[in-house]
Amino acid sequence: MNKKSLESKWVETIDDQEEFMVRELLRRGNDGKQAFDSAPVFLEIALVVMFKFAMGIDLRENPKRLEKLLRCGKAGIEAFDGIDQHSLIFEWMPKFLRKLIPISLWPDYIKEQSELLDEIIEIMAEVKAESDQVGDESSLISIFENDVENGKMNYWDAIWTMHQLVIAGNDTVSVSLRTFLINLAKHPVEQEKIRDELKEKNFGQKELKDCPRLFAAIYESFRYSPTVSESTPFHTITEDAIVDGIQFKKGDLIRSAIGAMGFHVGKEDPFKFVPDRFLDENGDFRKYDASVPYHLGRRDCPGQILSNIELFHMSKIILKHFELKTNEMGTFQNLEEFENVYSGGKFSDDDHYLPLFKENRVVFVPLEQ
Ligand code: HEM
Repeated sequence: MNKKSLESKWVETIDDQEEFMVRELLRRGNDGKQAFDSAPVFLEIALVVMFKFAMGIDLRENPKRLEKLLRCGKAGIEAFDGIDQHSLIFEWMPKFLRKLIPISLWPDYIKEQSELLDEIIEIMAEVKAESDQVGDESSLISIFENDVENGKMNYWDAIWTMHQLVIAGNDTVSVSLRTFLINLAKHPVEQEKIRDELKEKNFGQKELKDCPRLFAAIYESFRYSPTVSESTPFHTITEDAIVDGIQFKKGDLIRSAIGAMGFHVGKEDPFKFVPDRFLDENGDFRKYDASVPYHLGRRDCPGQILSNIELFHMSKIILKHFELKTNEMGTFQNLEEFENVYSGGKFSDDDHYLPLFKENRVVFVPLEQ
């Protein structure tokens, strides 16, 4: 299976969620009368899409399994975000030493991650038992199976890859989509401009380049309110270098402040949400070196292509069916409260390189179809 057909399979799997997404957003929002936090809806959809795409199974046919994967996936990302010295020492100690520590003293997150691994192993065994076609490449896992057969990867590589996809690929997407929709609700003129462009092709845009304004607004949302504000701390300088007068030595460990870099993108006021900064004079998407929501280098996000496509298509479905509003229904106390976005009080204003929205709820007002 080539890259292009994998991409179209990914799009197809996302588009299949349209009916569920619309129904669920109407239900949770009391048919557009109530604001609510939409991230849990998107988290479930992202997980269902990933398993359909990677394993060819529909998690909704097994609600218990779906609930377990959501719970363990959430615990995994929380453990990663909140990693402390004890967990790091535990992770990095040699295996023979770790074996001497009674399991009751292991960090709590290990339990959920073992549950998650067991579930993935079980699903893989079921998928393998059902697929008797040698050389079948209809899902990611069948490609992995073939690679294992051909000695390109081993069984545990395949299991851990699935584990990484669950941990790294769902929460990130659902939070990014929620943040994007909040930005659109706060900027109704920008929202309308995107919807107008999507309407021109009856919401049939297949690729990111078919609606650069939507893609630009997604990148502006990453910049203005980043989902991941820092790279992982596992990057090493490969040769001595001086950047802006600062000396870096080969072997130094570094970490990038992705959120802060975003405030050096474009000429417009960095504290304003301006999707146009990501469009060039021809209206095409414009890249910037300092805009790196997925970071860069050899350890950059391996899911970025899938993620951009997912955000694009899920936003398209939402903009087709709903108008996004903030306090229209009087749910928020006042606009000032809603506008008070930065960091939820965690950092002082001077340090607000991680602008987290204090209020995550949005009203999804259904549009006449
Ligand atoms: C909007 C969504 C996403 C954002 C903003 C995001 C961002 C990032 C960032 C900043 C990193 C750290 C890269 C570095 O330190 O160089 C990362 C790592 C990673 N991401 Fe994503 N990501 C997203 C979605 C996804 C998806 C959908 C997948 C899987 C399908 C995924 C899989 C991973 C994995 C496995 C890593 C670890 C890579 C490594 O350490 O070698 N991510 N992501």
